[in-house]
Amino acid sequence: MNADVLSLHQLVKRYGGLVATDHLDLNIRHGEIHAIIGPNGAGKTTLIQQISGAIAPDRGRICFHGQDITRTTMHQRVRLGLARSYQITSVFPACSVLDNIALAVQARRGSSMRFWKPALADGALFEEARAIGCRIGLAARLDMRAGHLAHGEQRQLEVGLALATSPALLLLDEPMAGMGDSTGMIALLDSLRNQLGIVLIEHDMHAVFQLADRISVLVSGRIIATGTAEQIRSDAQVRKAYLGDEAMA
Ligand SMILES: Nc1ncnc2c1ncn2[C@@H]1O[C@H](COP(=O)(O)OP(=O)(O)OP(=O)(O)O)[C@@H](O)[C@H]1O
Repeated sequence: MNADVLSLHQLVKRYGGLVATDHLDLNIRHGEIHAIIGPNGAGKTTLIQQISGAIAPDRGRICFHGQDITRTTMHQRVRLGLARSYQITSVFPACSVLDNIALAVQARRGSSMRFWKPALADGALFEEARAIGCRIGLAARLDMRAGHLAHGEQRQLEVGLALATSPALLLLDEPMAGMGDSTGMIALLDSLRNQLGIVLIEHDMHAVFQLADRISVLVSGRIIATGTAEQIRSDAQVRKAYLGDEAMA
């Protein structure tokens, strides 16, 4: 069996004269946490948008479980098991944590056009939603309105909504952004290791070095190095191009 859940082949994305993704090759293995780091404007968000299907590459191929998905829609990718958790808060603030997760589970089951009452009557739906709530560390908050959660807990809920789609690969764009204390999110992502692949874009180097099985360094749309935290820390080219000696200490 192919060990890669996702593989990118010679991906190119241009914005006018600017090459935001420059003939990029990348493989993500089953169950690994793979961080993509790089300076502002390196092309991290552009890359994750191409993987999720939000924007189309100009050239190259995206394969998921060996299947070419380059021209499939976002919706089809979610159905295949590719989930994205958004930087922008996407929860219904007036609904409880449990209801938010239950709606996401219901959407996965292909019954998103059914409305509240049938959903509320579905015990299995809520059982699964409850299990996800516990998995994301919000067992004590299930009945709380999502809008009343602390910022970090809302980010955990967003991951839970993505998990509700039963993904084989989860795309996370700065899940620690705006968090004073990222301990809860680090513990959550760590608990998902080996269960599903995670592509993590994150500026918090402490979190990246703690979590990532492998790290790819993106500079000007190109990956200049891929390796373990130790390999990246000691890579002379990476130090020169991006991290600087201080961040690597
Ligand atoms: N819609 C767009 N139109 C034109 N240029 C764009 C567009 N989106 C991104 N860019 C440019 O493409 C390059 C890569 O941007 P991108 O947002 O992917 O970088 P990033 O690594 O995610 O940056 P940051 O860490 O600041 O979020 C930048 O030079 C950016 O200005």
